Amino acid sequence: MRDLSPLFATDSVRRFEADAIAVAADEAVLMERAGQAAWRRALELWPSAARLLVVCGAGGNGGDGFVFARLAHESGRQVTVVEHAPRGIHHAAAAAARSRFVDAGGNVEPWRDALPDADLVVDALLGIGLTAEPRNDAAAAISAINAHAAPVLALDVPSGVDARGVPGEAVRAQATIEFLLPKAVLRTGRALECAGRLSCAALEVTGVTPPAPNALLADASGLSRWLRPRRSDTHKGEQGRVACVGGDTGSAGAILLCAEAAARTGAGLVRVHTRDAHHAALLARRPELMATPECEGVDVDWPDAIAIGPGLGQGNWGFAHLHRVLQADIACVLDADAVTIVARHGFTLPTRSVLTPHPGEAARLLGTTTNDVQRDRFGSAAAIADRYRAVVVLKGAGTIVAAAGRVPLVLDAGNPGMATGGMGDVLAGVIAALMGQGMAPFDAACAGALLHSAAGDAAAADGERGLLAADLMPQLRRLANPA
Ligand SMILES: NC(=O)C1=CN([C@@H]2O[C@H](COP(=O)(O)OP(=O)(O)OC[C@H]3O[C@@H](n4cnc5c(N)ncnc54)[C@H](O)[C@@H]3O)[C@@H](O)[C@H]2O)[C@@H](O)CC1
Ligand SMILES: Nc1ncnc2c1ncn2[C@@H]1O[C@H](COP(=O)(O)OP(=O)(O)O)[C@@H](O)[C@H]1O
Ligand SMILES: [K+]
Repeated sequence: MRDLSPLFATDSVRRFEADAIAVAADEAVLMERAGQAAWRRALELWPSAARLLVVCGAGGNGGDGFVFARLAHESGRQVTVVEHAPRGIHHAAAAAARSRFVDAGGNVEPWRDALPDADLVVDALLGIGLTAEPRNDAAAAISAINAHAAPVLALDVPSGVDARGVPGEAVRAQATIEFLLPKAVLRTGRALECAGRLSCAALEVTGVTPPAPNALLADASGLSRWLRPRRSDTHKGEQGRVACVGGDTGSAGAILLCAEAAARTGAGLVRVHTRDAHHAALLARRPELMATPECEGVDVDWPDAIAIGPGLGQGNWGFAHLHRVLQADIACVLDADAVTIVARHGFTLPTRSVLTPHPGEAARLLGTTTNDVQRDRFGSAAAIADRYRAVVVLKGAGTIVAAAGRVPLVLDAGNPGMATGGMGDVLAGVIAALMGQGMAPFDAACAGALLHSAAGDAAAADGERGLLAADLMPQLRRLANPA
């Protein structure tokens, strides 16, 4: 894979499709190619599936399913189409594809609350035409697909995913074959889980200019675009003085993880501002760190970048530290409790700020619910960036990095093993270290989020369950120095 690959919003795919139909091929030809590509994919992934069940809806997606069904039938497989079209098929090319299947001797049964046995289910119920939560009858068909014992191949999108995400019931597929262009919405949040293994068939469209990307997908191979070897004559003063602020009573570990991650990501000097009672434990684990006595407060003239928030708490101690930091014009990463305090008090942020909310914190920043955030992760990240004039890292599966005027980045890295306490604290330290080394906030957020997730993937080689935030440290060091 290229280090950053373009992704598209559903609207852009629609426009591209219209251009392709106008210039290169008619709708029926594209539908035929889509069905063919899906059939090839099924053969690749499930070559021995003999009994195929294709669930077709009333639109273009159902049409792709009918083409698939005809090809499977012609190959000698046992094929059943269950048609879910309460008001009949209203799409001309799909109706033609249905007729060709029936003319070839294919079997179409109407949807009746249950699905027959099969070795593979093909989900051709709803494609990018969905604009709201699937209606009751469609939701029932989706539930039946999910209850089926066979693996599911989804055509274009898992049914139930719309342009923003997953509004309600959605198919959970083992694999999805997209058509024309890869879609951003399938790379994040619940849609990512629903899509399974993704592949994209370009449908041989030539002579049509693709639209500008709406997002860029990054995997670990992208790290070298941001992380270059150090100059041989450098010294520690050039590699960033990073202050890590947090760790109120009972939360010492959070700021230790943050500070250690900053050091492992190459910060020249790391100073910790935490409760005095934590200093001994901190220095016993990492003698390279410095700890400032509480009575001195945060010296905002010292650091090149600050990470504030891990274990900060939301009491007077944390509030006072945050208030002081926000007075200074300094590059800062605001995480955890700092995010919540900012949301509660509506503080204006310094010009070089990175907010790293998880979906719950993002909901606080927007005054909405976690469900609303997850329902539209790209929209939510953009809205936070806009409202707080900051770079935003919206965490969770398919982490998104967004900033006003920038094409958002979405990560193809990270794993469910990272859903454990302390992982976010590490991320805050990583991003602050990169800002300390001179990266602009958006670049530091992109590179830092990618480095963190890639380190999580490397550390999860020994298993996702039981992965600890501290397990990322050696991986951070290795991956921060790409060949
Ligand atoms: N137009 C083209 O050139 C191509 C289209 N293709 C396929 O066509 C699909 C798009 O086709 P359509 O625009 O017809 O849309 P879809 O097939 O995605 O969906 C439209 C159908 O969904 C139903 N629907 C919409 N909202 C609903 C809701 N909330 N609850 C229940 N049912 C709902 C509509 O009544 C309609 O029957 C793509 O995803 C792709 O699979 C491919 O064949 C590639 C080429
Ligand atoms: N299922 C997942 N897939 C990928 N990354 C995940 C997943 N769950 C959590 N993560 C990552 O782990 C980190 C967790 O951060 P956060 O929720 O702030 O944890 P904490 O506050 O405990 O440190 C984030 O970077 C997030 O993107
Ligand atoms: K589908």
